[in-house]
Amino acid sequence: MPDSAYPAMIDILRDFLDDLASASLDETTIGALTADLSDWRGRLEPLKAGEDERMFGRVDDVPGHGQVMCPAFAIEEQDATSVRATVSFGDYFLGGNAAAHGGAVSLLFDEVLGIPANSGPAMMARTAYLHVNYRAITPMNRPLTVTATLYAVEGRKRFVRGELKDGERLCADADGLFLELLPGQQ
Ligand SMILES: CCCCCCCCCCCCCC(=O)SCCNC(=O)CCNC(=O)[C@H](O)C(C)(C)COP(=O)(O)OP(=O)(O)OC[C@H]1O[C@@H](n2cnc3c(N)ncnc32)[C@H](O)[C@@H]1OP(=O)(O)O
Repeated sequence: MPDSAYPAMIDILRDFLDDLASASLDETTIGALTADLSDWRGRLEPLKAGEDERMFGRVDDVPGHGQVMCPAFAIEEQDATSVRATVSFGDYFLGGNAAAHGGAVSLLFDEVLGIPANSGPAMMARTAYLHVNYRAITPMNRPLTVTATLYAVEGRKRFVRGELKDGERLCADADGLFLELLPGQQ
């Protein structure tokens, strides 16, 4: 796996999506971009691979595991039951009125709460529910702090809470139930 080149490519892809989302496009640029993207579709299509051979979202030690679906977060601190990370919502994740899209905030929580829910040697746990409260606008393009803590384990159930903060201001919080998968369960 070309692990040195892939993260840089994903960084550029993130920047590209932010630039695209924040641009006012003229017809010439749209035409050129469509041609370039069509060319890349043709080059990538023959490389289609099964889940296990893909890199997107499956590269360890890279913010967001090397995908662009969720805002990239950088883990600052982590132990067996908690994690604290820094995240910034680029223009690609704009909802409206200078606030991050609520779906992107939920996606971030699913990823970050999934970390303490999946720490340890037990079977992988999958989200059964994720309740998100939007307490205040989540601002764009500035470093925010996201935390998650595993606060209870009952059999296969792992309960995790999380917060997204802009300094001391609470933007959103979340409560998730993750269920440890049974052997053979997908
Ligand atoms: C790439 C490397 C990654 C490494 C780092 C990791 C970080 C990334 C992590 C990313 C993370 C991303 C994560 C994602 O995005 S995961 C993707 C989103 N989630 C799913 O697709 C899950 C779909 N659902 C299922 O597969 C099943 O429903 C599961 C497996 C969850 C449970 O079906 P199963 O048949 O196994 O269990 P059960 O139905 O017998 O229930 C068992 C118990 O649980 C209780 N219950 C069930 N549901 C609910 C509910 N909604 N509220 C309250 N309670 C609920 C139920 O009452 C019962 O309780 P009790 O009667 O026993 O007391």
